[in-house]
Amino acid sequence: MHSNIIFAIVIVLIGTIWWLIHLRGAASAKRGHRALPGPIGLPIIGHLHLLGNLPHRSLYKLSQKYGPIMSLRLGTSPTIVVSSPAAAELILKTHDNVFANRPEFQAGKYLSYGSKAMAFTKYNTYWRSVRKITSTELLSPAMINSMAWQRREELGLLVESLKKAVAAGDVVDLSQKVKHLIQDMTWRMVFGKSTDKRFDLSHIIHEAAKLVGSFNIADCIPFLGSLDLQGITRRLKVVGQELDKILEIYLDDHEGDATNGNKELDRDLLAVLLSLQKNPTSTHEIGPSHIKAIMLDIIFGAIDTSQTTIEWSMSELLLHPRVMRLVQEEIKNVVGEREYLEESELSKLEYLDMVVKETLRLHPAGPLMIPHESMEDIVIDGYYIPKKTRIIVNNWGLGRDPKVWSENVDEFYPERFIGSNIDFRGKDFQFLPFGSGRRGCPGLQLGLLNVKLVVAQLVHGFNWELPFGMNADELDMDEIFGVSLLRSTHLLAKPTSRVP
Ligand code: HEM
Repeated sequence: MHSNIIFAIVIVLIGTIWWLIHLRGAASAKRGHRALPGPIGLPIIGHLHLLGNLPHRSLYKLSQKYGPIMSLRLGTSPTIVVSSPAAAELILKTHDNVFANRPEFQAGKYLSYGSKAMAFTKYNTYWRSVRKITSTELLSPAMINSMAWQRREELGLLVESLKKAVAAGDVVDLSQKVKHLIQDMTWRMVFGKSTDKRFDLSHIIHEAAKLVGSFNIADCIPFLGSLDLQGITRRLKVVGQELDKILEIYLDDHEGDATNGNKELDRDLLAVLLSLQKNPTSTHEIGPSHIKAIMLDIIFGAIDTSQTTIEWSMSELLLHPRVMRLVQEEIKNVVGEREYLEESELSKLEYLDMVVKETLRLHPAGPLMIPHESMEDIVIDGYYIPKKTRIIVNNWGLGRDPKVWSENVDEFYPERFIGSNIDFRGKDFQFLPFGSGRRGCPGLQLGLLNVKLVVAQLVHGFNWELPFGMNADELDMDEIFGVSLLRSTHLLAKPTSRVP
């Protein structure tokens, strides 16, 4: 007990001295430059106590007081929070070359083989190689199109299970159904098969995603890192090892299949990565740990983001039957009485496109994107920003700005996109659901395809209503902050058959 008290006093003293030296944060003014606005922080923790359970909302409120470029300190990390389209453009376009780095996270260390996954890695030639492989070999339009039949088969299984629910008059757990669908589509794309009874990959990925999304003191106050006060680093190590065992099994399976001439697996992403290992096209060596890290990029990048966007779209459609009817009519006009949509028909569904935009405006899957980090000292707008400053772009806040979106900003109103040429690709800085610039999402095409395809098929094949006589104002729309912005409760709904 006695030694604990001495230890606590020492920690507080170190923190206070550190705080006095770096008073008002390391991102404060250098001689001759203006200090960035921001609240006064506390010793050691800086502004961590201001984040709360829903940091995107807390930071949005703070930015209304301190402005669109606000300085904070998260533990010992100088941090800048960006909350207006103009500020986002400065960071992600004008000075993208300076802010394209990522900070180091314990999760990257233990879940991505020493930050070898693209999302965690520094901005360097290795990142460039992986990015190139991803866009030209793994997620190229041709590759994505070649897997359309697999998505159709998985979607078919979901539709059949929903028909059974209709026949039995059951309420369905849409969150659960969508999660399984997106997982199965993703496993199949990456490993060549959607189910594997040898292990529960879904459970491990879920646990890993929870850890990546949780706030780890070690990432913000490194000198406390070795104490692992929350036990997160220990759990990261355990989950990292469990994941590695499974990925190794898939690697062995694929090596075996390749030598036995099994062509079935030729088309999955792991097979593509293994062939690149044998016939390297990039300047960087692609070894087993790189391959495993890239697979995790795809899995973590694809699953929660697509799943949550589909769930939020369906939640909003359930709350807005007028919009649901309009989407159904639009699909019927294009697809007619056929049961299934073709992926090629999605580009004709303009209203569905607006519904997905409106969903991502109000419920961006990455509410604070992934933090960026500055690679050199820079002066922007007269403000001095030192090297290694963390940058948080408040995507959620960008979608809530009444100056940009008008007074009905909180309303789900897809028609606001009529006649506007705002698109998903990160050229319009008021709307950045997939980020922008060098670090923008490489899975944009696949993510949008998954979301539109599933939402369109769900509303084309079925009518939906809230369960148990629930009124619209009783539907829980609360969020949980994590790697992605998830619904806090599962979405339950009752399907009935619909003859298109
Ligand atoms: C609705 C679906 C999706 C949304 C809303 C979304 C959103 C985002 C956002 C906001 C970022 C951060 C951008 C930044 O930091 O500037 C990101 C990065 C990333 N996404 Fe996605 N994403 C989606 C689907 C996907 C899919 C399907 C994949 C892969 C198959 C993927 C893989 C990645 C990767 C690897 C990164 C990190 C890129 C880098 O650091 O260079 N995402 N995504």
